[in-house]
Amino acid sequence: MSPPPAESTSSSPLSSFFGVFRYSRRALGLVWGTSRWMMLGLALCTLVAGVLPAVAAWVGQLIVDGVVSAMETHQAATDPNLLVSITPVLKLVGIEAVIIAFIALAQRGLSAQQSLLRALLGQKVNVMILEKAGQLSLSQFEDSELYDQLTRARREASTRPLALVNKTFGLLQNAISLGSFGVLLVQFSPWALLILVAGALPVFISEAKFSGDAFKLFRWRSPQTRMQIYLETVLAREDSIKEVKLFGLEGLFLKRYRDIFTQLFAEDRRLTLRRESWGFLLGLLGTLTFYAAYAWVVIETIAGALTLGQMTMYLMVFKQGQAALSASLTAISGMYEDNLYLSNLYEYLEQPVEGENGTLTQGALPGDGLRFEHVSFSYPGGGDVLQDQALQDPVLHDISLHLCPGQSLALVGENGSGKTTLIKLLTRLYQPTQGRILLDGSDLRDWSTQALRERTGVIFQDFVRYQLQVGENLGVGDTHAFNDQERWQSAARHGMADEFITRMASGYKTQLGRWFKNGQELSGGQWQKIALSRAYMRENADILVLDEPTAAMDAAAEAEIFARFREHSRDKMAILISHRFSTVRSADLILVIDQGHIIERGTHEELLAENGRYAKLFQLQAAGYK
Ligand SMILES: Nc1ncnc2c1ncn2[C@@H]1O[C@H](COP(=O)(O)OP(=O)(O)OP(=O)(O)O)[C@@H](O)[C@H]1O
Repeated sequence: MSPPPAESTSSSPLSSFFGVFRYSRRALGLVWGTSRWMMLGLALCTLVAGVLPAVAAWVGQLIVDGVVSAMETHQAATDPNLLVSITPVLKLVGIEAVIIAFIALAQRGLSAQQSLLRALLGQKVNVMILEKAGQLSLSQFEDSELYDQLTRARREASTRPLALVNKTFGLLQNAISLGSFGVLLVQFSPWALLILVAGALPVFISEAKFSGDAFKLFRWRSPQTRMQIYLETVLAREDSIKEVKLFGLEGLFLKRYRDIFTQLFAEDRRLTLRRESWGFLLGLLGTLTFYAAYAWVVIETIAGALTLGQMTMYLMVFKQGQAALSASLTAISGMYEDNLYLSNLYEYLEQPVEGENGTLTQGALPGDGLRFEHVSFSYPGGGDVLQDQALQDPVLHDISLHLCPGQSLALVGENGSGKTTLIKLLTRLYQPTQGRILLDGSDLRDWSTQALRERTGVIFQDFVRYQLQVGENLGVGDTHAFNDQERWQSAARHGMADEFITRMASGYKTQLGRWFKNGQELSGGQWQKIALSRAYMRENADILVLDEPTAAMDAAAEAEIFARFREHSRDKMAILISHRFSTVRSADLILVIDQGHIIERGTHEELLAENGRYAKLFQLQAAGYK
């Protein structure tokens, strides 16, 4: 488990306690931005529900005193008329009934608006979280700290802003009630007010402490929670269940899932028990003060200092006042807890994003093609990816190459030699740690991201199998033509997917995958054809990159695919990564990469003549086919 965050220990407990409320204003702003009418409605209902209970208590006093005096006059009268005696009291009873009805109306109004706001706000915060996810760089995504933050934000923070606002309003409502009760109580004695406050304070302090502890626990344990989510995914998703079953992993993974729960539950239980036992003990203090005040009021009444009506009122005011006070204090500590959770949401939302510096849509030397100049690269070593931090060992060393339009380049090398990393640099998913990459004579960093993306069509080996319709699976290749059926068909013809798609029951409208009704699963090779066709959706792309595009295809399909690829990329720059020499051999330039270094370069014939690594690997593979 990682240590507690530094900020919680660096400042005084009091200032960190109040500092944490800085998110309340933002939560209010968020709700205001979601629906100002409902927020105003909440405020109105809160006000009504806050003031009316004290008014009801006051009317209650008038009723009791009215009854007592009506009884006296009724008994003393020589010609008693019941109707005359009871009319004033009945009027008061009627008024109290109306007040109670209004309180009920205000409370219903509160709960209706809260539940509508909860839905709207949950959606809004989730959209904010997902929008931010879209702005993060790939390296930020691969940072486990940030991923933890994202997981925590998604799990909790969508309900927290409303909880915070509800508590703020609840606090306001209780504060209004308390103020009005206070006005009544002070007439009895200012000491009574003091007793009320002193009784509730200890519970509040313990609540605040324990909610802070609960948050720290929530924060430290997010890696374990994430592991649990991951195990749930592996155990209950169709794309992994096949392997889980064949390897008999259910028991192993379930045990790990249970163990994590047992560990987390032990911590939860400890905290809950401590929280509730302290809450009970300190709550007793409050009860004691209440009964002391009760006795005091009774004594004063018996001594004749208070009327019966006043006694009833003070007892009610005491009881409700104490409830309102402890509710206010619990709301404050709850707000503290909500603020802590919201701090996590805003920490995530305020993650700096790598600025878009480039604006170029055309290079300084159009037609110059692609150049790598002494490019080296190391993956970031974890921690905050945008700040100075340790780098891992270099994955690419001093890479230089030049690829002109109309040329094809093949990258060959062992697993882990750095081929895919080179493509990630070329597509600016990462920036070189040394050297530079030029497109048409201008540094990639100076290019506008949009222009760059439009010029590149890339299919990575771990392409995504979207649980969408076939056509949409192609359409994602060019969002401008996402629903363009003609473009789907033309791309599918290039990628050789057209034939099997038209044989499907609903053609291009067939749902793929198993997540949704009538979804149809494809074979590995068919999926690859879909991915390949996706790359062909980018009609304007003049840099085409295929990272092991045909590994799952049969030999005939592969040969056909490359014939078409060569045709399609005749005046473009084509980059190909493949472990199959039959695919690689026709490239204009072949680079052999070993542990991040280019160790050989040339055409197929030149490399064979060199009789180096390439020649050896080629002969090895050729021997396998004999
Ligand atoms: N996101 C990452 N963070 C840190 N290291 C990485 C990351 N991706 C890859 N690596 C490391 O970089 C090295 C090169 O990986 P790369 O994926 O570029 O290899 P490759 O040549 O494409 O391999 P393969 O033929 O297996 O696809 C490997 O040692 C790998 O462990």
